[in-house]
Amino acid sequence: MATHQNDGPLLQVSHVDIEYRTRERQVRATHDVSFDVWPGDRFILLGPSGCGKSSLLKAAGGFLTPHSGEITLQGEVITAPGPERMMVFQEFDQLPPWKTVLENVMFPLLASRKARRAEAKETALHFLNKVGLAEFADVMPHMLSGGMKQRVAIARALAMKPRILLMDEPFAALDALTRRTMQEELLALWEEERFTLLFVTHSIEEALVVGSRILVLSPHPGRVRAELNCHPFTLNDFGGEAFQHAAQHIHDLLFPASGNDVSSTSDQEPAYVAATVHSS
Ligand SMILES: Nc1ncnc2c1ncn2[C@@H]1O[C@H](COP(=O)(O)OP(=O)(O)OP(=O)(O)O)[C@@H](O)[C@H]1O
Repeated sequence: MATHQNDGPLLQVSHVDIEYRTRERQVRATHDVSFDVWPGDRFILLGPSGCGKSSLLKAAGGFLTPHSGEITLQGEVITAPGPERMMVFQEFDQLPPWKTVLENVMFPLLASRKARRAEAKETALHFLNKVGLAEFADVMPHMLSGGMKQRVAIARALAMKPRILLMDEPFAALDALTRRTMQEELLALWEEERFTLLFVTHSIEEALVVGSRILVLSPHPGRVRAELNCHPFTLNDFGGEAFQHAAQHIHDLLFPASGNDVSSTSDQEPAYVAATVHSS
């Protein structure tokens, strides 16, 4: 998969304010948010509910335009959705129910004219195989479990070989066990395909397991509180001392009122992260 196409950041988010205006009110979702996503990053947007994570992802997807600031992909300002930025959502109903699993995965390839039918089928089967669902190619979506539907959505997105994969809490609606399995599978896929990932979650544990870099956002409106380079933890690290320490550190960044001074990157900073803490 194409990841190392140039030397600079792949996605640049620069001083982005996102606002929603309705007739009655105006909501500022994010304020002055900047970050860079580099090729091959597993970049996490982490923050409490309402801090604007999904809004940032939608703006990166081209589904909404920032009120100020800009988002570029390899230097080009994003103004509309495009096949080089595929999205996977939390909802299980993101697959058209009248198409089989195979047709669902083939659909964007055909609609974008990226491939003709035979090639689209081959690519779709390849990625269905990667997510362990080749046997279910002819099944209708309503016959799948939630986890299987999310696997199809991931196969569909990866089949397009996007320059960046955008995931909005894709595992949040799954039970805890399935969620862990899916996190593990996503990491295994990343090892094979080395795609660039922008992933939204409000789970500290999920951010630590899935991410290579984590952007910690403050509560509404979302501002950048810190950016962390993470030592890759695996699911086996859950409960371990280093994992707990990392989770606590991020918790204290998210909720500074719990008694921690986050404005200094002190000697006690865990060895697994290089934190840039932003005062805001
Ligand atoms: N279409 C909309 N119209 C008006 N306000 C909106 C709209 N979408 C989001 N908002 C507001 O923008 C703010 C940020 O919402 P957003 O969904 O981006 O946050 P989030 O961090 O993804 O939250 P969650 O984790 O709960 O999904 C919230 O205050 C929300 O109410």
